[in-house]
Amino acid sequence: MMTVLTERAPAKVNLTLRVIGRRADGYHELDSLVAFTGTGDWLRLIPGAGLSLVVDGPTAPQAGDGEDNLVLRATRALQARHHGLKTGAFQLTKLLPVAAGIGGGSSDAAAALRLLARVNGIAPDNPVLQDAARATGSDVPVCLHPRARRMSGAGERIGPALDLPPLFAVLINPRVAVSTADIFKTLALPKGETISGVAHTPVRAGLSRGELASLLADTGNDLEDPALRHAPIIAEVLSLLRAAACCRLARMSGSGATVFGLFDSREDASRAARMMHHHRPAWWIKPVVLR
Ligand SMILES: C[C@@](CO)(OP(=O)(O)O)[C@H](O)COP(=O)(O)OP(=O)(O)OC[C@H]1O[C@@H](n2ccc(N)nc2=O)[C@H](O)[C@@H]1O
Ligand SMILES: Nc1ncnc2c1ncn2[C@@H]1O[C@H](COP(=O)(O)OP(=O)(O)O)[C@@H](O)[C@H]1O
Repeated sequence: MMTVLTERAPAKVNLTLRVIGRRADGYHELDSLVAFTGTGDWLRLIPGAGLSLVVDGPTAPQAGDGEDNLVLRATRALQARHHGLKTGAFQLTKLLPVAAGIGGGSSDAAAALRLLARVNGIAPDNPVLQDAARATGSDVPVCLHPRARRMSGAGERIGPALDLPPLFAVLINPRVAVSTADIFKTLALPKGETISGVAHTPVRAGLSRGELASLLADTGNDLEDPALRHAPIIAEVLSLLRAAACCRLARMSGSGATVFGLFDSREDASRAARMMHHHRPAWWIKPVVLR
């Protein structure tokens, strides 16, 4: 009988994102509170001889199915670190918008590492997985065990799972791709520079809903301004969300262009999503719970 293993690759949201500085190697030092949604891509693996990838789903053309796909890059990174890695045939169903600030590709890569770990009997906390994740991309380590956490360094330092109170949100992507590299470049920070006075996000486990709300109100996304210059439509998404009934906060995730709005209840979020969909039927709009 054929075995098919499945993993969901959930969208990531940067609830906050401070840029602390730029390292000598050109990567930026970040401090970010990251959470995950119940919406995402699906990755299946049929263990067997060889390694292959097919990609289907509405955003498959933008993701591509070649060696550059992060599923195969993560597999190659693990192969280089685990002798005789058993692989097989991957099937990716791509539902998330691509180049969207919600780490779809990174989450696909992390899902591939989880599937390969299951097939090869690699324990989920084996450091080889974090190592392969780091080698694949800055956002892959935090996606490996997708729970709300603080992320720092260039993305390689991951804090413990935070058990945040669930946040009711709407994610909106205006279907404009934004290149992460371009947004970091626009910051024009010299290599080796530390930005003075950037306070670290006061994140800890067991935050109450009120403490979390004031933390989020006080700490924004430092990539929002440069992203707005590349994709002015982000301003329209932010202002439409801010004008929606019961929206408590609207902010961009990652390097954009996806924006999230926070609401008090699942019902308020669903109502806002329906309203936004009515006004902008071409946009990608999802009511989600962030954890
Ligand atoms: C900005 C963030 C925030 O979570 O999310 P997204 O917008 O991608 O979702 C991530 O740091 C993105 O991570 P990821 O998309 O994996 O980035 P990588 O492939 O490693 O790098 C893409 C480009 O961004 C730059 N980059 C990335 C991360 C970082 N801390 N500093 C950087 O300067 C790199 O120089 C590279 O040119
Ligand atoms: N599985 C994948 N899904 C999405 N993009 C991928 C994938 N593999 C490689 N890529 C490439 O990675 C880039 C970043 O994609 P993505 O992870 O969607 O960005 P973001 O983190 O900004 O949401 C894209 O431009 C795309 O060409």
